[in-house]
Amino acid sequence: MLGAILDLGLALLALYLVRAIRTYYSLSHFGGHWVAGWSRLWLLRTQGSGEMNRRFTEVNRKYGSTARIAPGMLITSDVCQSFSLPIKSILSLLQSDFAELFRRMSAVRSPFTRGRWYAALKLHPDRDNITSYVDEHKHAAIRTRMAPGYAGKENVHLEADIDEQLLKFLDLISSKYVAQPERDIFRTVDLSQVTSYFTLDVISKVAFGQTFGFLDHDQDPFGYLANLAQMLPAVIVFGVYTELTNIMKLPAVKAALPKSSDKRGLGRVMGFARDRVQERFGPKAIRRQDMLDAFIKRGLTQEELESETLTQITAGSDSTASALRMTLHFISTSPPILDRLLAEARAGIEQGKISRPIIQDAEARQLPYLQACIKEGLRIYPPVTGLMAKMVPEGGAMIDVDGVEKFAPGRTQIGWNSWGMMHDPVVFGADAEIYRPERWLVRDESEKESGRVARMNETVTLCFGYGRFGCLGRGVATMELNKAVVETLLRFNLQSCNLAKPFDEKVVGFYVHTDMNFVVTERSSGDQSGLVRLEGDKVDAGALAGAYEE
Ligand code: HEM
Repeated sequence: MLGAILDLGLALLALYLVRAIRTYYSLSHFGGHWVAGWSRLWLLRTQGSGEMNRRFTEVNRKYGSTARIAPGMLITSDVCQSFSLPIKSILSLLQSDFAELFRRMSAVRSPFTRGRWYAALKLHPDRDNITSYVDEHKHAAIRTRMAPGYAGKENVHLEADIDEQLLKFLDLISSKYVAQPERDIFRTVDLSQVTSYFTLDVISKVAFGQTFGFLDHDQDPFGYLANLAQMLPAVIVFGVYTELTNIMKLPAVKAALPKSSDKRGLGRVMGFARDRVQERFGPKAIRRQDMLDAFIKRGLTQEELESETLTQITAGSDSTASALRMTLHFISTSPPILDRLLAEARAGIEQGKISRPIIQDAEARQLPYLQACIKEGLRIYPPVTGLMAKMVPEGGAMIDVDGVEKFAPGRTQIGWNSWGMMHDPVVFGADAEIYRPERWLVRDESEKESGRVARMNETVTLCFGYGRFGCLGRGVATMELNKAVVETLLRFNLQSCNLAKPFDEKVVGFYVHTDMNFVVTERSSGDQSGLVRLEGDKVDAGALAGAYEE
């Protein structure tokens, strides 16, 4: 008996070793840390390090623009190098095999599909959502039905809803956080918190027609953010060992998961979503021309709506909040940049080109320096750093790694290194590590110069993903940024409390920022900043494209 068990054990071990060796050699021609070829522990350590963005970037710089990070898994920071070569660039449009890898994998007719990695984005044991479907057909079907809801046309209250929440945000700062040292009133505001409150209230208003009330209470009324922080270890582990998401189906685990009947945390938000969805059905159904209404018109069931609106909240709040807080941080800690932005905005107000009390989205898109500041914020801190891994089709694919063609076998997952991509000196210049909005302004009318800026524009929009997987909320996010950045800085002076360590940070696919404390004072009308007039307001603003084209 013991002998039989031993034989079985040895056979299984041999099988495991043969598989491990085969998997190792299938990708051994790609560079990478040697441990990553044998075990996912290297990836777990990297994802759990709190600085996955920087570590992945080191890997791509050391081992090549596409390198190995786990058995059967690569990561790419390959940018549109082909863009600088006109002939190759034309070919890339005609034949997707020439396009840089991230675009090639996400393109509409690409044979690449979503990888198993996406299953980690499931928020419910039995129910998938638009971000977690690995099945291409199911994903395409739900995306087709949801895209119109995100488009400007069907969302008639969108801009007014954002304006309303922005006014509340500004009011909260002015009523509660303005310091008045001359009256011995010393206060600080934690930007990491209030920016999250703003985007959470925007998204709930836009999604359901009702806010959660973060700004009203100046706190996390459901304990949602605190609950998300508790879930971070699970987010890290599931992101590596995706198959573990199946344990959510076990009765004991299922019972411990957030439920819509919970009084606090993610469950409470689920309950809020369920209640708002329920209000749209039945004899006394509430009617409002908004996202929820557009989804209902496209036939989403009550169950689908509950799950998709919850996804909207997780996908749309933290990403935009981090873009907002980081852009505010970089501008307010760089006086020449702040001055130039204020000069542009004040000139616009004087000339009647900027509505008061809140700038309109269309007006903001015409301000070249504001657009440059926003794009530079998205570039220097791309809000999504998760792998978003796509899968090589059966039969495999040739991958260009810095000019050398390498074969990736079918079912290899290829993750995305957004940080490495957005910090690429070939595309963004030798000072790519520095926040410098001026890089986005066209210096002269030469073809070379327009090519330089076009290449940067093409690359920064990838922060929102691309093609059939691209972000549906891009229009909402850019509208929030277009308004909130300039309106906050026009009203308030922000001074970081600790320039040596302005905030704490953990990067886990998104950013967990804490202790981002600023002293806020009212910007008086006699304030000297912004007196430098901006030359050349005829520059093409090159605003970030919204999602309205979808
Ligand atoms: C600066 C803010 C934002 C950034 C950088 C961003 C980025 C992204 C990225 C990288 C993806 C995934 C791409 C892929 O899978 O390859 C995505 C998907 C998505 N985003 Fe955003 N996002 C932002 C804001 C928003 C907002 C405000 C909403 C909701 C109003 C939203 C809704 C979605 C949805 C629904 C998807 C899934 C699309 C699909 O699976 O087809 N996002 N976003």
